Amino acid sequence: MSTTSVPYIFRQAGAGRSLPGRDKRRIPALGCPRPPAAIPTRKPRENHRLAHISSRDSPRTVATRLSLSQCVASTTAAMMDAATTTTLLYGALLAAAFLYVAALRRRRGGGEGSLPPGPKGLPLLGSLLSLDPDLHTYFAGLAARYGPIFSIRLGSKLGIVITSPALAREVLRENDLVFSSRDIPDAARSISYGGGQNIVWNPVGPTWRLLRRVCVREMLSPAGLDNVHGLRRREFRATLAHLHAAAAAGKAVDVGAQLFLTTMNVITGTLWGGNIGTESERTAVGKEFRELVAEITEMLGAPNVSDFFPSLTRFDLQGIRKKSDVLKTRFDEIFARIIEQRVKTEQAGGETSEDFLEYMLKMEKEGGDGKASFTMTNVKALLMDMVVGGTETTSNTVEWAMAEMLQNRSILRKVQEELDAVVGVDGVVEESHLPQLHYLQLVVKETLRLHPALPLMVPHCPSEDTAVGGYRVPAGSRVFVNAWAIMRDPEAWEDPTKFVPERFAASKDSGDGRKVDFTGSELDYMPFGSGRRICAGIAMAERMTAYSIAMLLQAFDWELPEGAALDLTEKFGIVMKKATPLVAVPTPRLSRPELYSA
Ligand code: HEM
Repeated sequence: MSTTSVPYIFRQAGAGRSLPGRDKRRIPALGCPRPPAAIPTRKPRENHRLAHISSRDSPRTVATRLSLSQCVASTTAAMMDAATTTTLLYGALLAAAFLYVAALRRRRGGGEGSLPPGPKGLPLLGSLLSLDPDLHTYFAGLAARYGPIFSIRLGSKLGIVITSPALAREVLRENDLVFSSRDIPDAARSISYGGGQNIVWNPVGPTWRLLRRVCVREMLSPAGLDNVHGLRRREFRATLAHLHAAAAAGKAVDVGAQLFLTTMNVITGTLWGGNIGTESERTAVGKEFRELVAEITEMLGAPNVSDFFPSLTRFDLQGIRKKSDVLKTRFDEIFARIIEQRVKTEQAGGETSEDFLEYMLKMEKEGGDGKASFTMTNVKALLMDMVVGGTETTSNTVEWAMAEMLQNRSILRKVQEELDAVVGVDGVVEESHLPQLHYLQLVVKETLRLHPALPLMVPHCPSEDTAVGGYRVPAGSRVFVNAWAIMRDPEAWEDPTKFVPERFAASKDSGDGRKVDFTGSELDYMPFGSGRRICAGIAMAERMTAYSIAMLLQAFDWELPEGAALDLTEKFGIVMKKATPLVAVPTPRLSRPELYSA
């Protein structure tokens, strides 16, 4: 992914520019200014006197409306005596002036219900030119300057950035429904079959509910995952054999790339079983998907003029839409081929597997659930969601965990000691061992705290003007919750930048013994988000990451190649990566070579 990427695109908001003013009250821990304690925020539609002037009215519209009211006032006045007329006229003029100024202040972000503070930026371009490609750290820096809620204009889009658990709660929990929409980048619109067909980019509504329910219940729930436990076992054993061969040859392994392939094979296997031809064909599809997913996330991260200036979308000045259409078509062809093969097998009376594709095809025949339709485009869009949403997220998390443990050897040894105690070295770790691997679970939690796969989550978009932290967040703005910064907030976390799995231990021997889960109920720990748009694949992610790390560490010792240095630099993207891939050399540690056979 390009380091110059600006991953999220800002929605054109009806509001005007933010005030340059800064609140100097700082949150000691983050060094961030606090928002004003309680600036009374008035929503336009709640204000009867201003009810006919919306914050989105242009000054010209306001003026037109005001001259109309003046006209009414003067007509009425003509029927009265001169004194009353003069008084009324002055009154009307005063009211008109008040309303006009109020409307302008709303648009410019002044006074009550003002926009959050933020960098002023240049006319037209806003802060586009000063944008840092590492958006999560750039936003954290701006939060330290402007406060835990700030606004930033990029082109004609308005972004609102949230950097505190309390304000994240207001957005994701208290105003969950209002903030549950998405603003779709142009590239995502192409890749998601128009935006209204899949889970990630669909607004909350009957279709989104149906799609999410279908995926979570049939594929991503613990029960759905149990059904395909054998498939994961097979894929993990294949990876084990592959790593063993690399170890025998003394070769270094690209940990992230290998785990991407494993995850991809598990996900595609769960989606459409092993029914797409030979093992080598399946591996080829996995390889092709890896390239496609990488290109798609790059595309989603590319700064796109069409997103900053939606009126220019049709010109596709950088050709990003064209490229994403090509990628979408390549995916679509693969999906179409797999579906066609399945339908043919079915028609020929052949045996079909009970996998997710089969379930979706049945659903497609039925046409939906009565509230929303379910079409072949939905089938493909869901396949895309699972493939793109579930692969890099999971494999990058495993790569970060391994990198952190290679940096902190005592933690790595502790995980191996636990594995030795629970599994030993005379057998291979199974998924069924995971509930007993308590320390390993802490490692997963700590990895997701320090390296959340989606540092700014998938941005949310309010459907109406809403007050957050005493400020007005306009409908249609693009709201980023900086989960990365929140999970490093020194007010919530001791030594926040240190990798300390013990901080989550039930006993308080070391760390602070914080019990957190992945449900997003505590807003200072939300690697999967919170509220109704929380990740749909948590159960799968949890199993896959823990199982992967367990396999890598039970079966092998790991060393960096001779002379190599560990680099933990992050590379921001819609999915955060390590700037340099983790390459390490495995050495077998199981008691017998046969244990590594697939
Ligand atoms: C370690 C791995 C993963 C992490 C850290 C992660 C994190 C996230 C986050 C932060 C969001 C956005 C939440 C929001 O916008 O409020 C999300 C959304 C989503 N994730 Fe994951 N995810 C992971 C793995 C997976 C997997 C394995 C799947 C499925 C196979 C998946 C499917 C989805 C879907 C479909 C959404 C969109 C939900 C919606 O918009 O309603 N994710 N994920």
